[in-house]
Amino acid sequence: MKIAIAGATGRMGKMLIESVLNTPDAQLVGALEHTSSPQLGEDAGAFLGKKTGVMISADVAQALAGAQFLIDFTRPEGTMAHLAVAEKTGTKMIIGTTGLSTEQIAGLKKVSTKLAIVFAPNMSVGVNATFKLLEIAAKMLNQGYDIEIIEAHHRHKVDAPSGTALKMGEVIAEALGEKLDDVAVYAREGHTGERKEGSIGFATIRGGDIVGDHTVLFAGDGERIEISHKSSSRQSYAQGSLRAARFLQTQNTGLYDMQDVLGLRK
Ligand SMILES: NC(=O)C1=CN([C@@H]2O[C@H](COP(=O)(O)OP(=O)(O)OC[C@H]3O[C@@H](n4cnc5c(N)ncnc54)[C@H](OP(=O)(O)O)[C@@H]3O)[C@@H](O)[C@H]2O)C=CC1
Ligand SMILES: O=C(O)C1=N[C@H](C(=O)O)C[C@H](O)C1
Repeated sequence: MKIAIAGATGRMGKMLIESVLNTPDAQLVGALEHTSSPQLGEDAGAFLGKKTGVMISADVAQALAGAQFLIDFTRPEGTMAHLAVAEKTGTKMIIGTTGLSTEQIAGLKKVSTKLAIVFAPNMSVGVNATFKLLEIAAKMLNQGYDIEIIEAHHRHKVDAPSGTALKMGEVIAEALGEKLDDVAVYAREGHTGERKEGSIGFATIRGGDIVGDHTVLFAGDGERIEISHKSSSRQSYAQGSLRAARFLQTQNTGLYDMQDVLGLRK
């Protein structure tokens, strides 16, 4: 698999480069950063003390010219700019970037009629298995349990709630026959009044180097159930992204997520 990485000097970008270099069926062929990155022109493996021969570049068309896949963990505006070029070069995309707007997601859907894309807020197998557990729990605890989603991430994260927390909310709302937009409560402050029955609350923690923790609390009378996932390394996201690339080898068009990649879709 000939792979280019966008956001090559970011937390995920570096983990992805290391994973690609350590994966026998993968080859690093491009490394992208934005035009003001001080690391443009450096070898993409320099942070590992390795020479890959792939230089960090801001020339998207050139970086994608020889790439079958672009793995993109950047920012929504970066992802959309890369998508426009990938559409032209026919480079399939694996997108982990979170915080995309409804319009930006509609843009992905449009391009996916011509290009195969995996887009998922969390590439880890564990989190995607947790989505299934939440679906079962929400159906079983559909009366008398208040649902709260608590997520914690490192101090550098720029979007909230996390894409994973929002997806957890969507999975639970759908299992309950609701739309997340109709039942979500994203903030509480001051005199909020009592908790609204049937709402799904979100709480966000930011601090230190927390890789990513998510807990869904089902709080009833006299008991609580908690379903938690905790990431201790970004490796699971990188390995999931490589599984997504392998999955895309046999897809020409379509918008997929990790449930498709892992065969978890019902
Ligand atoms: N789906 C999943 O499994 C996961 C998703 N994520 C998501 O991935 C994204 C990146 O996370 P993380 O690696 O921690 O973030 P970082 O900030 O460490 O990395 C982002 C990289 O993208 C670059 N970048 C920023 N803006 C642009 C732009 N407009 N165009 C091109 N490149 C740009 C940054 O450069 P610079 O630093 O110079 O600004 C940086 O190198 C986030 O949205 C995060 O939520 C993270 C982990 C797992
Ligand atoms: O920014 C991060 O770090 C992460 N972002 C993703 C999200 O928003 O859900 C996935 C993971 O939790 C790490």
